[in-house]
Amino acid sequence: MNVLRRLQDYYWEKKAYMFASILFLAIATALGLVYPKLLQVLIDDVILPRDFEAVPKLALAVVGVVTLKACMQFLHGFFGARLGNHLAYRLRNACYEKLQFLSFRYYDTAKTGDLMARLTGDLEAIRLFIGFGFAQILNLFLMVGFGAAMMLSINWQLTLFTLVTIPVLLYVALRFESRIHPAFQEMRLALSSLTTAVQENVTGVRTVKAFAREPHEVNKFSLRNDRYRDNQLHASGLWSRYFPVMELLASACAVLLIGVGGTMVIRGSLTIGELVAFFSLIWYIIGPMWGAGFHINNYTQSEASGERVLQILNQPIDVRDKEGAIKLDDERIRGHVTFENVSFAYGNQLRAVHEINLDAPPGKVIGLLGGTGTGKSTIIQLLMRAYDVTEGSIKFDGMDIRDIRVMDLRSQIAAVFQETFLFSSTVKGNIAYGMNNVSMDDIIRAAKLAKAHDFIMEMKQGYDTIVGERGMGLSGGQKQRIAIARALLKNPKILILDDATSAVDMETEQEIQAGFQEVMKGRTTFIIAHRISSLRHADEILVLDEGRIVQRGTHNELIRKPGPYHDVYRIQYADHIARMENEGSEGGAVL
Ligand SMILES: Nc1ncnc2c1ncn2[C@@H]1O[C@H](COP(=O)(O)OP(=O)(O)OP(=O)(O)O)[C@@H](O)[C@H]1O
Repeated sequence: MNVLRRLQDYYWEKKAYMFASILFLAIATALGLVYPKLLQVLIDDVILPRDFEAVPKLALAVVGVVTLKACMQFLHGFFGARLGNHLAYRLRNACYEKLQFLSFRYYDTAKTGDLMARLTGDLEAIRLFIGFGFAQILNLFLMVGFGAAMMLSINWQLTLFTLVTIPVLLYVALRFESRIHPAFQEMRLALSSLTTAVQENVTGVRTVKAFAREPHEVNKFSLRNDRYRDNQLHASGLWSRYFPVMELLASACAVLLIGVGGTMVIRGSLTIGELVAFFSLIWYIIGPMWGAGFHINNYTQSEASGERVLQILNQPIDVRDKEGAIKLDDERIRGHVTFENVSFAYGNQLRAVHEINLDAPPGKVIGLLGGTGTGKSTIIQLLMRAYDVTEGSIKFDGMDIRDIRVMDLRSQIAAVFQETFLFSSTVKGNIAYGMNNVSMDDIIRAAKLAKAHDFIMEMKQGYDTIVGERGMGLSGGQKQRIAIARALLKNPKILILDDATSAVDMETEQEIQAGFQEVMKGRTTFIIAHRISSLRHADEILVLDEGRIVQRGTHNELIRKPGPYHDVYRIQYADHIARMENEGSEGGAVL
């Protein structure tokens, strides 16, 4: 019960529910013992002596016991459900909250399907076990204990005889558990791989269709479906063998009991009523043995589920506030960013960036250019404290960003990435994502600056149009413009555009950039782009290669020097340069 003890914090405040649920179940179990006693009285004191006057009293007693037992069972269910739901509710919240604060490093390797399974299937297994399974296991002991005590009060020899059968039944139950447990685990894995196939198929439906790979997807799914079906058949095969075997064994016990007990009745050492009472009592022993396999299986499953949920809850957060972290004062911050000899490596890999130095005072626009994988996004991620630098330091208004509260730092930054994420909500809701008290005028102003207003107004329901999951139904450029409007509405001190205008045409890009200049006056902007046209107005352009800054300067300075920037410029502006050269003018200076 180790994991369940470690989960104690999440249900212990409602321990009263747990005790109430166990208590009422125990009372219901104890009341069940009254039936055999009533049967004994009915046979020995009513039917055999033919004293039928006692029948109404006995009938009333039966009705009373049945009603009381039903009430106790209801109360057991009521409190068990409350306890289980309280635990599941708290764990769900705790896990979700934890997932919000886990660092980027965790999400580098996390699997969506697996996380979903932990928050649903595993939590459900824990809920059922804490709510009911735990009380049921205790009840097994109570049933055997109460039953044996009651049997002893009737006849001790026959009781010993009955108890001898317990090891046989227990052996079969445990053997069953040892086989059904891996079968269940296998089934869970098969189900998880099945749901992953569905999830990936829906997410990547465009790629599937573009490559006409529907048959491949159908085949992949049906292979996984076959595996799931086979697992289910195997598990149900085990179940269907288990019950008949247990019933056969239990019946053999009953037959032996009738033989031995019947002989005792004939010899006069046992009354018929006592034998009948005894006979119905043996289910108090056999029943728990039948259920033992099932409950042990339930228990081991909930232990495994608890472990998986605890893995999330105990996951260390590597980027977190240090003790006494600085709280930023919105009024006083300016947004001056400096990188001092910053180097960083993801995990144990080679360094992604080496000795980066840059100074971005408020109002400055820094452009980052370089081939793929040269470390541009990494620089931005480090500034947002998605990861902490390995060497050197990044300063924000002179303070090391590791000394500032993470939330405060990030609330000063607005980033737009190449891959835009839109929530399945209205356009308005997506622009004002997570912000309260935002006026419609502000939303429209941001959308206009991002050159999104016109196409939004062309949609039937304008700003109230619901965009599909991940922004389905909008073009790449439209999604990017909504994301830019979202960033501008945040009114950040630092704006980051990580290839954020790659999907819009050059003309729109220029209009959007003009909008930035208006909004970002006195604030700092970082622009990552592959197109020189996106960067040429930057105050300083840093050219990266293999994680190092290999060139820096303004556009006009860089096009005059031989080097990677010039090379890119020649490729992107080949026509223009040729025209200029024909006209005898100096190519780059004009741009
Ligand atoms: N989360 C990560 N885990 C491990 N390595 C990473 C991770 N992200 C990036 N890298 C590696 O770090 C290096 C720099 O990547 P980065 O994303 O910064 O490049 P980039 O210049 O932004 O490229 P692109 O223009 O293609 O977006 C690459 O070698 C990349 O493989």
